[in-house]
Amino acid sequence: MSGLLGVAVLGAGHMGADHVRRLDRVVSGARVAAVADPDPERAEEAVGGIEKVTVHTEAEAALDAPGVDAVLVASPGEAHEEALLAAFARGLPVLCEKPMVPDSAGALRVVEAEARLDRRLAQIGFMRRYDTEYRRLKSLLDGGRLGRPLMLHCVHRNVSSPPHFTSSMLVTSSVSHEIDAARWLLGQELSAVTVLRPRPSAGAPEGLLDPQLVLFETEGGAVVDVEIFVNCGFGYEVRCEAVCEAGSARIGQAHTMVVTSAGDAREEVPQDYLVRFADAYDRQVQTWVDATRRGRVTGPGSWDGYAAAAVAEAGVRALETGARTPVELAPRPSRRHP
Ligand SMILES: NC(=O)c1ccc[n+]([C@@H]2O[C@H](COP(=O)([O-])OP(=O)(O)OC[C@H]3O[C@@H](n4cnc5c(N)ncnc54)[C@H](O)[C@@H]3O)[C@@H](O)[C@H]2O)c1
Ligand SMILES: O[C@H]1[C@H](O)[C@@H](O)[C@H](O)[C@@H](O)[C@H]1O
Repeated sequence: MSGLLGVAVLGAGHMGADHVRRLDRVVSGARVAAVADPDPERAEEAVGGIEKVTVHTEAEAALDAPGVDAVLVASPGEAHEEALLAAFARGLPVLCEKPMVPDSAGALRVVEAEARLDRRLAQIGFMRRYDTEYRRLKSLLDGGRLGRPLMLHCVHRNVSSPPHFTSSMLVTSSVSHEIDAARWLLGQELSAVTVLRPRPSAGAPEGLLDPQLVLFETEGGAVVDVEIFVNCGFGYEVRCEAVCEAGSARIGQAHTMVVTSAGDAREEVPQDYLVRFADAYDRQVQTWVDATRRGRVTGPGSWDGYAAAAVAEAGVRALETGARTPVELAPRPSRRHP
């Protein structure tokens, strides 16, 4: 493709508005061609003064708008299946925010629909794969210098959760990042989940089981523990320590300047993901735009989205029952046209 990639952005909320800004001002090779949100004011606000962008209240109208070559889906998870299938029907490449589709049956329908096409079209927004620290950890583990990984200890804290957040969403929305990161870092599927429920924090909304401790077993015998705490009140913290046979490696400790003065050392703590993962979102979207312009998809795909949904679904059952819950993955459909 010689011209700019025209992107339709579906959903103009927190993430969608940030992706519109990124496509317009940060990323090269792309332009925002259309924005859709059922709330037209939100869509207009996200577009701001950007020229030649059409605004729609229906997602499909944005896909059919002039100059649209690709789609970025940033609507709520429940709307993703319809958006992905509509993009596939038009042969449009898609970058879809996580979770790809929150329930595994819907996620599998997306995998199967894509397998019936003549090429890959979907990339899923697991942006940690584009974070510098996660990439360094991945290279270290792949290089084998530390021996086989035995455990991952993960911490995932948000200052506060949005009003619609449920106890299940700690697993399906928040821990979906660790599910994908663990599969990617270890190169193994997750085979069972157990969820422990500590006493809920007084800082959490009434009835929300927050925090939770989620334990995954992998098919290769490693164990991954994730502390998820979405109303910690003090900062956005994401850490991961890999413990291997011949050493350990830790990421997520410090991202900003540390100021030492008068016998005290201080470091700023990011307050949300848009700050902590700013570079990762930029790299993710730039990589997607570059690959899409060459007619390729290189990032995490629909199978990764499905696997994350299936593992998260087992996690929700484990949360509800208190029991260790095996993960069952459907057979991976083969592509009709390789
Ligand atoms: N990668 C990350 O770190 C990250 C961070 C935050 C959110 N997300 C994901 O991004 C998505 C959006 O989250 P958010 O925080 O921006 O939510 P949000 O509620 O702020 O925004 C969602 C927007 O989508 C609109 N919308 C609803 N149905 C729609 C439809 N059918 N078509 C188009 N727009 C529709 C809503 O009106 C709203 O403006 C979710 O899937 C969420 O999990 C990812
Ligand atoms: O949708 C958001 C997003 O995925 C963030 O990266 C995560 O930290 C939050 O817990 C989740 O609610």
